[in-house]
This record gives sequence, C-alpha cells and structure tokens, in this order.
Amino acid sequence: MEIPTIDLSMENRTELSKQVVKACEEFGIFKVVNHNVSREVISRIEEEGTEFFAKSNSEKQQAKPFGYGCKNIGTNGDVGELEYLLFPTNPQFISESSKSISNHPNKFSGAINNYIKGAKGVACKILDLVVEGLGVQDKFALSKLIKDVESDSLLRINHYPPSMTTDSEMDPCATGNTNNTIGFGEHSDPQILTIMRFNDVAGLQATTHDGIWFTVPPDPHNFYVIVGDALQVFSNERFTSVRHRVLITDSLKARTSIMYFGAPSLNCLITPLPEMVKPPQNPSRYKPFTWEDYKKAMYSCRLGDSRLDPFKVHND
Ligand SMILES: C=C1C[C@]23C[C@@]1(O)CC[C@H]2[C@@]12CC[C@H](O)[C@@](C)(C(=O)O1)[C@H]2[C@@H]3C(=O)O
Ligand SMILES: O=C(O)CCC(=O)C(=O)O
Ligand SMILES: [Fe+2]
Repeated sequence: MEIPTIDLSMENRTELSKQVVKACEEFGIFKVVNHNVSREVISRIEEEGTEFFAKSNSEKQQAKPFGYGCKNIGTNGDVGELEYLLFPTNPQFISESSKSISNHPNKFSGAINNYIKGAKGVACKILDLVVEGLGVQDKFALSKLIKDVESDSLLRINHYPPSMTTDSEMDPCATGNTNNTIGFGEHSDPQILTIMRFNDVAGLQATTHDGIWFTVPPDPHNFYVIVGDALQVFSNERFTSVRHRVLITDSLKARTSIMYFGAPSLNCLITPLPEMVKPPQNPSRYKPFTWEDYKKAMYSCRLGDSRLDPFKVHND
C-alpha cells in the first residue's frame, strides 16, 4: 500500500490537478512535497510544543482557557493517550492567549502564526487544484472558504508520551503509553481538509475505502493531507473522508503531531458544488446545512460516529 506523493513544484498544472483529484478519490490521504514551508517554521512550532508539554501538570492546566487537554477528547467521554493544545487560527486570538501558555508569548505566538500561515497556504493550493481538477467554474470556490476572516479553522498540537515511562504517580498526564494502545481513536476529520505534520515516531494509521488499516510512514519534513467530511459533501461523495487513528507502538521518544484543520465560517452552507450534481443520474446526496449546524451535531457525537449520516438524502 503506497500513499500517493504530490510534488507541488510540478510545472504542468493540468497534470498536477489530475494527480490531486486522483489521490483524493482513491485514497483521501496523500503526502505533499516541495510545499515551500521552511524547515525553520516547522522546527520552531515543534520546539514550542516540546517546551509546553515538558511543563508541570499544574502549569499546563493554567493554559486551559487556551485549549489544553489531557486524555479527554471532546466532551462526550472519548479518551486517548495524549495531551494536546487546540485553538482557533485567528492571529489576534493566538497573540492574546499565548500569555497564558508561554513565558515568551511573542516567540510562542510568532511560531504558531507562522506555521498556520504556511499550512493554510498549502491547504489553499491543494483546494485550488481540487477545484480545477473537478472542472468547477469558480476557481477559488473552496480556498476562499478558509481564507475568509471568519473561517473556523483550528490548529491542534498533539503530544503522545513515550511508551514505558514510569513516572505515572507524579504526573497523571505523563503516564506513558504501553505498546499497541489507542493514542487517538478512530474518526474522520469534520472539516474540509487537514494538513498534518508529525515527527519521526510512527503511529498514524488510516483506512482504505475497503476498510483495511494501513500505516502512514513518518516524514517530518513533509505534510500529509487528509480529506475531511465537508469535502466529502462539497464533492458530492466523489471523495470520501478518511477514517484514521493513532496506535502507540513501542517508542522511547514522544510522538508529536501538528494538525491544521481547514474549515469555513459558521454561516457557510455545506452543500455539493453545482458541477458535482447532475440529476437524475447524480442528484445531491446531502440536504444543505451550515457549518454551524454540523458543528452542533458533531459536538453531540462520539469521536468514532459517522456524523454525516443525519444530513444524507436517501435517493432510492
Ligand atoms: C469527540 C469529539 C472530539 C472532536 C469533537 C467531537 O465531538 C467529534 C469530532 C472530534 C474532532 C476530530 C478531529 C479534530 O481533532 C477535532 C478538533 C475536530 O474538529 O473534530 C476533534 C474534536 C475535539 O477534539 O474537540
Ligand atoms: O496525531 C495524529 O497523527 C492524528 C491526530 C488526529 O487525527 C487529530 O488530531 O484529529
Ligand atoms: Fe484526525
């Protein structure tokens, strides 16, 4: 099972957009190389994450209003063997809140904002290629949604402690993982698409369309792109969102992942792009709903639920 690699420096745009559409259709997860985000931008955010997660439990809890979490994923009882920071990508929000998270707030917010800028740039390039490859007339139909100042995009930094550490009595959030435990349970990402980068510790797995799990190999200098639920709807199911999970294997090193979730604004209508609908053979498979409707539904669900089901039209 080889995950496709898309070289963003390819000059033949028609070929590039074809490759992106094929990768979204056949796998829903692919690697991008020559993405133009510098190694310095990536290593700076990684260093900030490492510094934060190395703090004591009580110090980390103080960052709560900023979105620190330990083990609990969402609010409906899902747990994982990880700690994380989760925040909106708005630069003002990050600048203001970084005071509660770092002793060097300007350095922290600079690293986060620069990374977000890079990841958002990659997301927009991919979405423009998707739209081109699908033959959609409005060239920026999808990238404009995440460029919107009201975009609900998120950044998440996950930290999976190394396996087999023994300091559990001192810090409940640093229990360490035992081999083959679930770090982050099976789910699809709700947004349009996810741009992810993880360090050289393996653990991410994704499913083929036939439901077979495969391992996503680490490549710390490059990004993986994951098709989310909203893109499944915009493409009227030409693409399907990819179920993925993190399985902790034996590692003396912590695993870190940095996820940029590209989302539209709350009032954006999530409905198939006009070119994706051709009744009677290919009618719309979804009732129109806003991103706000979807978020409400999603936060009342468990992590592994198929959250799009209530929005489907049954055409038979
Ligand atoms: C259990 C949950 C956590 C989650 C919100 C939800 O109710 C269902 C979707 C989950 C997820 C998965 C992808 C992202 O990590 C995330 C931030 C998202 O947008 O949807 C998480 C949510 C979360 O951790 O709050
Ligand atoms: O840590 C990872 O590799 C995946 C995490 C993930 O799927 C998420 O944060 O939604
Ligand atoms: Fe995910």
